[in-house]
Amino acid sequence: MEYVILAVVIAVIAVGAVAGLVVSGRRRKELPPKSTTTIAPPAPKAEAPAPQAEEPHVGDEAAPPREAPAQTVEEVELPAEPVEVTPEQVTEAPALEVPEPTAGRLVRLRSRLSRSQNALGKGLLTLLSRDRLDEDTWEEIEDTLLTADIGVAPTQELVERLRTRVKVLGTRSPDELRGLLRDELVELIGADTDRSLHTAKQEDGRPAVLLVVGVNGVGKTTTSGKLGRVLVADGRTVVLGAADTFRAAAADQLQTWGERVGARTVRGPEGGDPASVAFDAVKEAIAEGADTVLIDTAGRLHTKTGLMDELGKVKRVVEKHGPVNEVLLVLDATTGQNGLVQARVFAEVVDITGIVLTKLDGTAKGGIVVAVQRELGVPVKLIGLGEGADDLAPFEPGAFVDALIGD
Ligand SMILES: Nc1nc2c(ncn2[C@@H]2O[C@H](COP(=O)(O)OP(=O)(O)OP(=O)(O)O)[C@@H](O)[C@H]2O)c(=O)[nH]1
Repeated sequence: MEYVILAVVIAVIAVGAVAGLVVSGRRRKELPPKSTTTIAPPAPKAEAPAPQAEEPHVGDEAAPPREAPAQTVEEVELPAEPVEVTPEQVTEAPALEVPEPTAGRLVRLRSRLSRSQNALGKGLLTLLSRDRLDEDTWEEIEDTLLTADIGVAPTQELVERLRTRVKVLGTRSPDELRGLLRDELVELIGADTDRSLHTAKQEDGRPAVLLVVGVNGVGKTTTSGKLGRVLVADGRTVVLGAADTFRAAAADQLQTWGERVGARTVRGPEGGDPASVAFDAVKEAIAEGADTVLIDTAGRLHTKTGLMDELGKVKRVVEKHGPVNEVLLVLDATTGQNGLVQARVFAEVVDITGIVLTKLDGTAKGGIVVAVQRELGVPVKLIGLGEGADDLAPFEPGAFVDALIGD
């Protein structure tokens, strides 16, 4: 009997222990998985409803452990605040810029010029103010002019005329000397030369066509963009032609310039035929009734024949629509004599009607204005005086010389 009682007690204890184990196991399963993550980024909104997770069944394995290391609060990136976009914002075009008027730009920008140039003006005036204007002094005057890249023949002419006038005048007050020097420099640059740009619609209603040519890196695309602004400032409607298909970014650059002032850019595929882009630009400008079409060309100077082929073709193809009104050669003033060599090559390929001298803000060799005009027999029509959008000015000899020697 004692054995029976003992067996019953052992059985009751065993049943109790098994029941306790089962309950605690269930409780453990109900606890959330242990993790240090306290903030989780919200799941992105899915378009289709997420499939329903299946109810766990008794005996199912617990979820496998996460492989990604747990993140702390600092590591978890909070979702960005949602930005509300109104329908007006979506359709609103960027505000157009109003370029500065072109008249008087050179006067406004003269400090850029005198900053780098007035060594020339000051140097000359100091020399001319010496008590005795002997041979050595005149030689020094000549050297100063040559250093500014005016060129040998124009320098000799200028010195000769100055010598004669100083001799005739007799007295030499600083004001008189300054006046003489100003007159002679303006005369040398060409006070009466026609520097106007032909940008108005032609008599038959077709747009004026301007080709911008020059070696890569001289500031050709920038100049085309700035010139587009000059034309818009002068009240023209403008179409830009991105015929520099050689450098991929050039067309984007030009388009950005155009968009800022509301001028459309006609472009072609990268590496495409520049002549075909130029042709399309003129065609579209005619269709739109634009006043002016401005074509930025690629000017690779690998070989003269290559350049001749490319530019010659662009010009010929464009002329199927009618005559080209301006061919503007862009030259970098900081390259000095090298610019003259380029000018010579381009002049042999196309009939240049005007020169744009860029980067005059970064050189003391402003005399290149004189040299390049002499070389080509073509006037400087515009000068670049900085990287700003309106830092391209119509060239005026009087204001230019005043900036050189101070007034
Ligand atoms: N300081 C100064 N920089 C200028 C002037 N004009 C152009 N630049 C700069 O010259 C650099 C070259 O200009 P781009 O217009 O790209 O030259 P590009 O001749 O078109 O060159 P490609 O497109 O390669 O043919 C740019 O950094 C311009 O901002 C200027 O008058 N003054």
